[in-house]
Amino acid sequence: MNQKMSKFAHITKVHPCYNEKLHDKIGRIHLPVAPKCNIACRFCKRSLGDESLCEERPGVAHHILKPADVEDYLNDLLKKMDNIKVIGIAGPGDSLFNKETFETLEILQEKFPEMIRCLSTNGLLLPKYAKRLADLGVKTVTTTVNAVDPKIQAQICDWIYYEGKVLKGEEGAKVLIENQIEGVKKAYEYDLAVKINTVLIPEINGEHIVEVAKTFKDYAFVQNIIPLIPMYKMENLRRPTCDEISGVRDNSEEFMTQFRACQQCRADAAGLLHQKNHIEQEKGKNLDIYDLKHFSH
Ligand SMILES: C[S@@+](CC[C@H](N)C(=O)[O-])C[C@H]1O[C@@H](n2cnc3c(N)ncnc32)[C@H](O)[C@@H]1O
Ligand code: SF4
Ligand code: SF4
Repeated sequence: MNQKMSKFAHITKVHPCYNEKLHDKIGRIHLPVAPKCNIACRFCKRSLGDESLCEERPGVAHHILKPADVEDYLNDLLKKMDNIKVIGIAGPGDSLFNKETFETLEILQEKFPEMIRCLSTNGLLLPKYAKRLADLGVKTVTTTVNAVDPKIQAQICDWIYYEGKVLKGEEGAKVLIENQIEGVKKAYEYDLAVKINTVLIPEINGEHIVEVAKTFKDYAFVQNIIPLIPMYKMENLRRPTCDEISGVRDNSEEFMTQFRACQQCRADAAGLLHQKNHIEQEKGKNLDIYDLKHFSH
């Protein structure tokens, strides 16, 4: 086991998104407390309310949960699910751009200290908040990095909002990439286990993703290359084929361990990574009713 692996062995033993062997044994709950985002990815369409109910993808949640409701919400779910070990914040916007994320983490630290706290971010604010996350007992941070070349990143994200200014195109892309690199290094120094999410968009970053793996190989624990779900300003692009996904993962694996079991979960997902079916079977009725009940407040 190399140094990086042993540093995070305590996490990989229990986190289903850092260890594929656990994905059907240990569950996670995403708390949809963070609606706003500070960058504009061309593939990202966030949806809330009833229109989200039939969608199984990132960026959707039936309701935004208020931090004040988190404790009751979790107590209720934890009574029904005995396999949960991870509580995460995965948007539906950017976790670090919403003060509710930090309020929620404080509640988790005080009321649910035994749960692994996890969040996902585009990384723009990670240099600023890495220490605060470590102080709040967060153990795992997913950072989405789709390119490390501003020319490529500018084709994926239209603008960023940073320190009071909107920075467009390559100018914004450069700042985003610099902050992602600095933020992931800081997170590593504060003992946070980082997973790099990378959206595979065949025509844009297919050949380039291996550079992302190379750039982060000493600081991130695992990379999760996920296929583009063509939508919003990328609705006319195609989804990568299975062979393309495997090929890009195989190339990147030379530099970073690959996670291959991602379900591209909703921002309000709860249970095992495949839990939707389990709940349907257990309850004998469809999950939407379950969602409505638990996401209403
Ligand atoms: C909705 S984001 C929320 C967390 C944070 N803002 C981020 O970008 O990491 C969660 C994940 O969903 C991915 N995602 C969003 N829309 C997608 C799409 N259309 N196809 C594939 N992945 C997508 C993002 O790239 C990110 O890795
Ligand atoms: S950073 Fe995350 S939430 Fe924001 S636009 Fe990109 S994918 Fe969507
Ligand atoms: S989206 Fe992927 S990495 Fe995140 S909880 Fe679901 S399976 Fe795990």
